[in-house]
Amino acid sequence: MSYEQEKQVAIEAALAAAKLCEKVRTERVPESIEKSDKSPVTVADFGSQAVICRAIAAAFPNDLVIGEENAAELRQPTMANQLAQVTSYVQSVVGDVTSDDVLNWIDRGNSEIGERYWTLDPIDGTKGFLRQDQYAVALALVELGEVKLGVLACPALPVDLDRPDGEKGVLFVAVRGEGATMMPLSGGEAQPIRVTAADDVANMRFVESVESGHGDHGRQDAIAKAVGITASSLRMDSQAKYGAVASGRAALYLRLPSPKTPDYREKIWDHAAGTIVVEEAGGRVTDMYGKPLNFSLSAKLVENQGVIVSSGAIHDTVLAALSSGG
Ligand SMILES: Nc1ncnc2c1ncn2[C@@H]1O[C@H](COP(=O)(O)O)[C@@H](O)[C@H]1OP(=O)(O)O
Ligand SMILES: [Mg+2]
Ligand SMILES: [Mg+2]
Ligand SMILES: [Mg+2]
Repeated sequence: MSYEQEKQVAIEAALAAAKLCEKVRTERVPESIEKSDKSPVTVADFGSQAVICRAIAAAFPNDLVIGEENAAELRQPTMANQLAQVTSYVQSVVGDVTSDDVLNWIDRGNSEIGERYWTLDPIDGTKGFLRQDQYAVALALVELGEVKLGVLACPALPVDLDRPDGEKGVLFVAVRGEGATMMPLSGGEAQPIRVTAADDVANMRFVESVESGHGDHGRQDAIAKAVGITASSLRMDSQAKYGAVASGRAALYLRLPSPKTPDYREKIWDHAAGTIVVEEAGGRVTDMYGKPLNFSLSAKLVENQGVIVSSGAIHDTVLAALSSGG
């Protein structure tokens, strides 16, 4: 199965959502709303989820969607201002809709896992988005636990990482068995991408989160050194890190459990799209014990701890360094 229709719907939805996010970011200093788990959310996160759930509902009315956000808080009378803002941003990309439509689309993203489901992070890296840094709109289709399609829109990512002041905005797309591509968000031809070659010394660097609470920077540094990476890490928010590995700009992405939250379990929407983009570019993704990420259980990757993403060639060496206590 080629997933042609799914791919077109996912790309168009992600592009519209990315446009909404950039509009929010250029028009205002986005207000950070605190969720019950103390993590931030903004009107752009809600707007992005509404736009993407709307598109999936229109094309695949029976499909399940598991998105990060829900509209419970936005339905509170105290949130009327924010709801009006979300509605107006959604209108700016999809035309005339009501606040009720918006709330219902957001809540379409609260399904349970089934045999076939979409998983959506409307803004992955909200902290990066708030800092005017990296973030991604991440959407993936999973069937029987296998990611079949992934789309990552990274509006703030330089098209050429060596020219950070050059054009920004990259779209990564992967379909199982068909490879991975990237193209500028502004349009143009989709170019096939490939992970870095084993002898590519210039790109022998690793990526990790900006947030110290989302990983273990000290141990990540030590592991990178143990496998021969001498360059210091490139710190980047969001699944843009998967894009960096998939496009050969880094050989490794390390995400080891933070000592502050050792029991944290990663969420499916934080990894599904990135995983297929890297795998289809020739790389490998496992947890820190070498187990594949199990997307068939729940919104949390309950059977996995830590995430290791690599160009493939160095993957076993990284796992060995981890198991020997590095
Ligand atoms: N303790 C944690 N360990 C790993 N990831 C976390 C932790 N807490 C939150 N996250 C998630 O990390 C993602 C961002 O990763 P990065 O720092 O690499 O950009 C967010 O989706 C965030 O979830 P949430 O969306 O709930 O804030
Ligand atoms: Mg996320
Ligand atoms: Mg998010
Ligand atoms: Mg979040």
